[in-house]
Amino acid sequence: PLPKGWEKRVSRSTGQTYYLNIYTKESQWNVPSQEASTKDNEKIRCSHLLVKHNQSRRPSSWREEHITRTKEEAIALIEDYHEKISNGMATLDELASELSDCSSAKRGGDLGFFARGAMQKPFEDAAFALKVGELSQVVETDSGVHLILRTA
Ligand SMILES: N=C(N)NCCC[C@H](NC(=O)[C@@H]1CCC/C1=C\[C@H](COP(=O)(O)O)NC(=O)[C@@H](N)Cc1ccccc1)C(N)=O
Repeated sequence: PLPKGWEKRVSRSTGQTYYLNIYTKESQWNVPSQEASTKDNEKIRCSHLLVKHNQSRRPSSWREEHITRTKEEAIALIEDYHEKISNGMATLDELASELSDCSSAKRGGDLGFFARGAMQKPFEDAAFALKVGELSQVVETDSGVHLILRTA
C-alpha cells in the first residue's frame, strides 16, 4: 500500500500514474517511499492586540460592555500602539493585557498554537506571513483591528 497521506492518480494529459500529497496537494511521478509531508497543517503561535469598533461583529468585550468607537478611531489607537511597540516604549503583551478587546488579554494576548483554518482569513494570512518575533502591520477582520506578534 502507499504510505499515509498519498493518493494514486492518473495524468489526464499523458495517462501516466502520479502521486498526490493529500495535505499539500503537491504531486510527484515517483512512487512515494515515506508518509506525505504535512507542512500545510504547520502550527504557529501568536499573541495579538484587538481594538474593536462599532462595526465589529461583536462590539462588546471584557473591557467595555458596549463599544461605540468608530473604525477610524480604532485604527488611530492601534497605530499608536504599533508605534509604541516598534520603538520599544512598550511590549505587545503589556498593552494587550490592558487594552485588548479579546479575552486573550488575560494571557498577554497569547492565542496559543494554531494551524491554518482556525482564524479569520485576513488574520491567518498576516500571521503566517510573519517570521518568529515579527510584529504585523494593522490587520482588519470582522472582529476589529489587530496587531499580531508571532512568538513561535
Ligand atoms: N485558538 C482558537 N482557534 N480560538 C478560536 C479562534 C476563532 C477565530 N477568531 C479570530 O479569527 C480572531 C483572531 C484572533 C482572535 C479572534 C477573535 C475573537 C475576539 O473577537 P470576537 O470573536 O468577539 O469578534 N477572539 C477569539 O476568538 C478568542 N477565542 C481567541 C482566544 C482567546 C483566548 C485563548 C485562545 C484564543 C475565528 N475564526 O473567529
